[in-house]
Amino acid sequence: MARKKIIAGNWKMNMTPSQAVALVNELKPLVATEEADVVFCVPAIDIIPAMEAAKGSNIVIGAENMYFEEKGAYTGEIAPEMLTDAGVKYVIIGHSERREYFGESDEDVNKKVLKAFEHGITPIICCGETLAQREQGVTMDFVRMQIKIAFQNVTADQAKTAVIAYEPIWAIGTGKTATTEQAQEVCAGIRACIAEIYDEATAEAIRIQYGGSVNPATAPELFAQPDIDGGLVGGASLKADFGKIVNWK
Ligand SMILES: O=C[C@H](O)COP(=O)(O)O
Repeated sequence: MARKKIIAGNWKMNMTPSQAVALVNELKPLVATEEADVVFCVPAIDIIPAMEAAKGSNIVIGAENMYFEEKGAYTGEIAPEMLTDAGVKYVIIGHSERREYFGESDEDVNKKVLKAFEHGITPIICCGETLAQREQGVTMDFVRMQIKIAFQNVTADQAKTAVIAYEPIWAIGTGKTATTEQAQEVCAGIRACIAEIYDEATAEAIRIQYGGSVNPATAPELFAQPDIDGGLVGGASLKADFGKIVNWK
């Protein structure tokens, strides 16, 4: 069975609430498609206005982060129920920027993934190597470790619905897209890792995105690869380019 593509924008720390509404209104007609699920992962304060603006379109609003506790004294954090109550269906977990700047560990990522599933939110689970790791030839070892820890205690039925985003850190925001071969190779390796943890059916069902300087020129070849089921797009998701990426064919 063919997997439906999923193309998600990650706005990162950009767009005020009023800018968010304007951007959703601008992109709405450009991202209309039935070929792919289109998700805008936006800053927490933009979720509700972006969702209002997206009404009647195919855009699904997601979050960029979530905490793994239910509620309580965790100043500045966002609880899973805050997201579900607002209608959020997807949440990015373990982006390399969260890992690097906010000290998120693989164990934190696993706790967040479990919590997201508990609340019926689909996690977009990020993984990816540094330039040093690629040069040392340990890319797949490193990514496999990230995946194996992220999926601890996740059931096969849950895993089937998850999204994994492979984002080589050296390609994020640098304008340096991984080559199609590099991206396909790691995404295939991730699928093989899921097959080892679970089974072939789970590996066939799970959707794996590539992220890292995706743009309208690189998207068509990347998305044509057998193991790349879409993209997680940063910079280019903040402009009309996103419409071209979503309609890559
Ligand atoms: O989550 C998105 C990635 O970090 C990619 O960002 P970028 O497209 O700006 O390189």
